[in-house]
Amino acid sequence: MKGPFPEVQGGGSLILAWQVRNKRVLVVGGGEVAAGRILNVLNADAKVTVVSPREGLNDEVAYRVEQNQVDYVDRKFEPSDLNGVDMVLTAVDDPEASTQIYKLCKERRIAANIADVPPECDFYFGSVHRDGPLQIMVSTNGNGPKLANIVRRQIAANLPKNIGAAITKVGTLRRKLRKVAPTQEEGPKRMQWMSKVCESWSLEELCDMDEEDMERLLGFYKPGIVPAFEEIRLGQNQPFDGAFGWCHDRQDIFRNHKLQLRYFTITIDFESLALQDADFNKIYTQNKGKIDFQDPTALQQLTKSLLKRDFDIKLELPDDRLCPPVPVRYNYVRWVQTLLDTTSDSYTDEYNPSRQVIGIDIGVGASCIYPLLACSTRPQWRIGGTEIDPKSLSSAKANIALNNFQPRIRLLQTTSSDSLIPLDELGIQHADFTMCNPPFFASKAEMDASYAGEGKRKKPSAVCTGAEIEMVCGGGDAGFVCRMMEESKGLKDRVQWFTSMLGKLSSLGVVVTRLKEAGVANWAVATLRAGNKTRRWAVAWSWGKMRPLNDVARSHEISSKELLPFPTHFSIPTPGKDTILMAATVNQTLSSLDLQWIWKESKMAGVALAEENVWSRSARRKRKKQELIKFPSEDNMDSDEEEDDSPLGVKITVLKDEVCLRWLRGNESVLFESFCGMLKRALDNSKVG
Ligand SMILES: C[C@@]1(CC(=O)O)c2cc3[nH]c(cc4nc(cc5[nH]c(cc(n2)[C@H]1CCC(=O)O)[C@@](C)(CC(=O)O)[C@@H]5CCC(=O)O)C(CC(=O)O)=C4CCC(=O)O)c(CCC(=O)O)c3CC(=O)O
Ligand SMILES: NC(=O)C1=CN([C@@H]2O[C@H](COP(=O)(O)OP(=O)(O)OC[C@H]3O[C@@H](n4cnc5c(N)ncnc54)[C@H](O)[C@@H]3O)[C@@H](O)[C@H]2O)C=CC1
Repeated sequence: MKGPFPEVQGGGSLILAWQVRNKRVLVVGGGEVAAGRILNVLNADAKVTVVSPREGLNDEVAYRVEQNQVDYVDRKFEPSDLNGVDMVLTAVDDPEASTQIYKLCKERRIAANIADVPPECDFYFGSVHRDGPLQIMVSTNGNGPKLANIVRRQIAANLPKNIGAAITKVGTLRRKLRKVAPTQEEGPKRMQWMSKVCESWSLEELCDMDEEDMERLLGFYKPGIVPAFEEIRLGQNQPFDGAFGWCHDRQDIFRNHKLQLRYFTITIDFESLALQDADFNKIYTQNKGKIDFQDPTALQQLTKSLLKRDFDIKLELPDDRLCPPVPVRYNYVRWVQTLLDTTSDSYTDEYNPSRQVIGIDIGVGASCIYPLLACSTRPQWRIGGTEIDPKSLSSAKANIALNNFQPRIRLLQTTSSDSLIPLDELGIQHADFTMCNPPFFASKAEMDASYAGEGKRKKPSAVCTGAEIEMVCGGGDAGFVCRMMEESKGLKDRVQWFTSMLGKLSSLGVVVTRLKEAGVANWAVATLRAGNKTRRWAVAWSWGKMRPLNDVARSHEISSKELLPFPTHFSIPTPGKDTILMAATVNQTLSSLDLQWIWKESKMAGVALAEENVWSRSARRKRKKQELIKFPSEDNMDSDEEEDDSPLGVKITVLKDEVCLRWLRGNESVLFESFCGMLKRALDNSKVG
């Protein structure tokens, strides 16, 4: 039998980290070598006795004696020196004495290192690099001590500078975790979570972690989540306080939504998955290190293993129901998450872990994959789901129970004639989003043709196990989403974002056209990668005023301008102009207008909230006139300001050579454009002084 076990190599030595704290170590000799030994064992908190005639002590050893760091006996070695000793290190220039000491140690079974006689050593020293709690030892097993020294220095030179500090922080976190989860039974979960933290956070992030970060991070242990460092650090609950997630450079502004997008960038490494997951390994090795995407069992195992490893989700599926491809599903969930993160009342454009979010999944399917992914990655999220197929519904319920999500995911059996978004039946007053994986095909014939590869150059790369009820609906995915859109008109104030996945780019065209016809001014489109070749699309629309980050609303991969919503980002180049002057101009310009303006000098950024166009010439004239006619009564002012209905909200960030405008809220692109134009003129005209 040839198992996957390591070969025995032999001829080495056992490298250990010997705990000699408070043990008694006898060092015989007081020369240069002894000095090194003494430092080694003192660094390990041992109690040290040195025996050597005083005239033989070198400066370092004499210093340790003088400082009382060691107990000292001023004479040559005597056998009684071995009483009560746990370890002996000799470094004398007297081979006879060395051998005598060695023999006595053997008799008394005391571990000994005889510096000048390797065959008489129970253990060798090695060349050691030390950085805080980190120790790296190099041994050449007596062959080349100087080379050990050279190798050690080379290793040390290549280590990250902050590795020792990072390890110290991880040590603190681990001890805290043991308090949060002290029991033996929790061992596997504890270890898995800890490993995930170390793998997903960079060394810099680990070093940066302070006590408060640790406490927040530990808050994610229970649901078994490891959020990105930024989410822990920046995602604090920031009510509207003028903070707005300030950022210092352009990169920061656009970086946020890329957090944790593992599957966007990284293709699945089957090799390492096989090493981490025994069940997957079985299938993987059976098929000689390949995945047979035409084999439903293999596909199902891949899905289960990925969910287990990356999300700690357990899944059971009937053989005759759709097996969800994890990456594209997660990408969709992730997109919805960034959509919400960048359209929250706090204007931070960041994930806020304490924000309570309620979502609805229309047609959860047998796997219940979206609610499971959403809840496992966002501890404060709750989902209501619908399903018309009883078999899928009961399987979905089983998966919810399997993952202990009963309190956070509630399902409702619906029929094809019910409304698609039954808020009342689900007991939901207001939902932050809906999501949906609609049946992709208009008819069984279309589905069969597609899976036979008709009209495409290649057959689909993976087998489809979906049942007809999951895959087909009149009008296909576009028809289904248009139905949702019609329903959404009656739910304008009760749902912030309506979203759906789409199987074909052409469907996206149909849906966006319908949205525009219906007067939707706030929508978003995304391309979802579903493996190397396959792509899916996602669409979202809102009747509300919060506008998502530009890159979240406008996929780079969609070239047709017709499909893209109006940009929420506008950049005014100010090449070579003084940044301080630009900031002052921005602040002056906005302060002079009749709008709410919050400026943070230290961040070189501000937020403007306007009730209407107050910057055009006609607007200024109108205002002058009103001021002449009457002063608004106090009552009047109140009712005006109470209304949280600003037609325009813009965040302005002054950077080097550029001023960035981020459209935060409002549904009139003309207004945003006009605002941008006004500021651009002000900046172009600004002069020193
Ligand atoms: C077997 C071992 C037993 C033990 O001491 O535990 C041993 C034995 C001997 N070393 C000798 C000589 C030298 N030792 C060094 C340096 C170190 N020696 C160390 C360990 C070991 N030395 C153990 C094996 C470790 C391994 O193989 O990896 C280091 C790694 C750790 C430490 O001592 O703390 C430390 C580097 C510390 C650092 O870099 O941090 C240098 C270089 C220098 O001083 O700059 C020289 C001169 C050049 C040369 O000979 O290579 C001689 C005399 C030979 C003679 O008389 O000719 C003997 C006896 C013999 O070989 O017979
Ligand atoms: N393992 C290693 O890494 C190396 C080992 N060596 C070997 O280690 C030995 C010591 O080397 P160094 O420290 O450079 O020599 P050294 O000459 O500087 O020191 C010898 C020390 O031993 C003491 N001493 C001698 N006889 C003693 C006895 N019977 N009882 C107590 N103390 C006694 C002396 O007072 C002196 O302090 C040498 O034999 C040398 O060959 C040398 C270099 C490296």
